[in-house]
Amino acid sequence: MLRAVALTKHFPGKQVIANFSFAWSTPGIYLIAGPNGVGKSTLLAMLAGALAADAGEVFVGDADLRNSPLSARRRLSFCPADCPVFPFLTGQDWLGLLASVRGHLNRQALDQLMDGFQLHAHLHTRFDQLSLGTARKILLLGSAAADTEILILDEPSNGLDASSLAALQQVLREQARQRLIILSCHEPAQRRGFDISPDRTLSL
Ligand SMILES: Nc1ncnc2c1ncn2[C@@H]1O[C@H](COP(=O)(O)OP(=O)(O)OP(=O)(O)O)[C@@H](O)[C@H]1O
Repeated sequence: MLRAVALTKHFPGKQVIANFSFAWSTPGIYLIAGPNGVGKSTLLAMLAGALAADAGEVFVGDADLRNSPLSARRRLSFCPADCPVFPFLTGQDWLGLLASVRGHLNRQALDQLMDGFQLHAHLHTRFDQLSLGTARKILLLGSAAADTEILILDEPSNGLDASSLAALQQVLREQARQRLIILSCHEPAQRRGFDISPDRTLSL
């Protein structure tokens, strides 16, 4: 489904990811774990095609992210740890934009997370007027509801309250039967009430 081959990334004065290779061949939840600053976000951004590697390759199925970025990215959905959305958009605008780019969004995931995150009252508020946690929930909902075979979430539990963590946990567990889900966490997720029970943990 997804294959990283000898991925390497330097930032000025430091090597962050060195020769990382791994093949994800079955659906399930894969946790990328490790302390602050070890390179989890850097790795996930390279896997998603949001950050160029210095060397190495990422294949999404047969499509090479560098040479066939559109066909590769069509098959994956990525939610970064920050909130990179135009501040003047509302949640409704954002989900409409995603639906038009993706063709459609998964109705079941949309409904489950809209209720579980209690987002109905916030959909018509601009992103620059939302709390960070609510903005994150809208981005997570949009990413989880994209009907892609791969979902990559950077620190999805950050900033979420307990009932939202439980809702996200349930949706991800259900989706993981058919979907490859890669997520990062910098401390044991269970400690913060996000007991995602990954099928495999890769420690950086
Ligand atoms: N654009 C950048 N320019 C320079 N250095 C960077 C840049 N992005 C990340 N780094 C550095 O790369 C290293 C890895 O950062 P990264 O955000 O990938 O770590 P992380 O494991 O996700 O950390 P955290 O758990 O705190 O989110 C850090 O030392 C960070 O300072």
